[in-house]
Amino acid sequence: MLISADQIGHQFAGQLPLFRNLTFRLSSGDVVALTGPSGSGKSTTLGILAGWIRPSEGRIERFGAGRTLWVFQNPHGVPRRSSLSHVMLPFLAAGLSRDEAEDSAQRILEKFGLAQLSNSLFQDLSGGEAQRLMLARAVAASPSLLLVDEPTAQLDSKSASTVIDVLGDLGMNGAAVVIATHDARVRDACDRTIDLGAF
Ligand SMILES: Nc1ncnc2c1ncn2[C@@H]1O[C@H](COP(=O)(O)OP(=O)(O)OP(=O)(O)O)[C@@H](O)[C@H]1O
Repeated sequence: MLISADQIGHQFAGQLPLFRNLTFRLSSGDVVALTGPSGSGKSTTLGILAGWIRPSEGRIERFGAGRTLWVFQNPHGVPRRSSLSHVMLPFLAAGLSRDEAEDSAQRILEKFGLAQLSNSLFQDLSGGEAQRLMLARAVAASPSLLLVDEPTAQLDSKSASTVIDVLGDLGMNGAAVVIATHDARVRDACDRTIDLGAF
């Protein structure tokens, strides 16, 4: 187990409580949807999991010392760099040789349906491809906790489908993955759901 949250709740100063009595566990390889109406506290919960926000109630415990990565709504890449170089970078940073980094990156690009775009520049990718690349790069960095904020919010339905196709692969390097989303198709692609609307 990676994270255990027991009866957590949060209330910003001067506001009504957002949610209370939220209890869940996260383990390596879990891919979990975090759902709930706008304003129900999804981003706040990601902030709690990232350690940026201390819940005003309850207890959150972390086990192990892995890193946490956050993938934002808008894909941020380097315009004139190739897909391959984006995914190689975390492997190079981890000390792999160029050949090893390239092999590992190619494997992940394949998993994420981007193999044929490995030499394409980031600036030439579609919205869905760019978002998939951000997810692939995050997986390449082997986080123990991967937080994903609304991965389909900026995308048309076709691009969103290509992103949804890869969500199941996000846990492949052992990360626990939490995806804040309004999108029922994203929710259905995850192993389980934490619904803030129920609190
Ligand atoms: N730092 C803060 N101080 C005070 N209030 C805040 C702060 N951050 C968020 N809130 C409020 O807490 C509520 C929950 O916000 P949050 O962003 O967690 O919801 P959300 O479920 O992610 O919403 P959305 O789906 O619209 O992104 C909102 O009413 C928001 O205005």
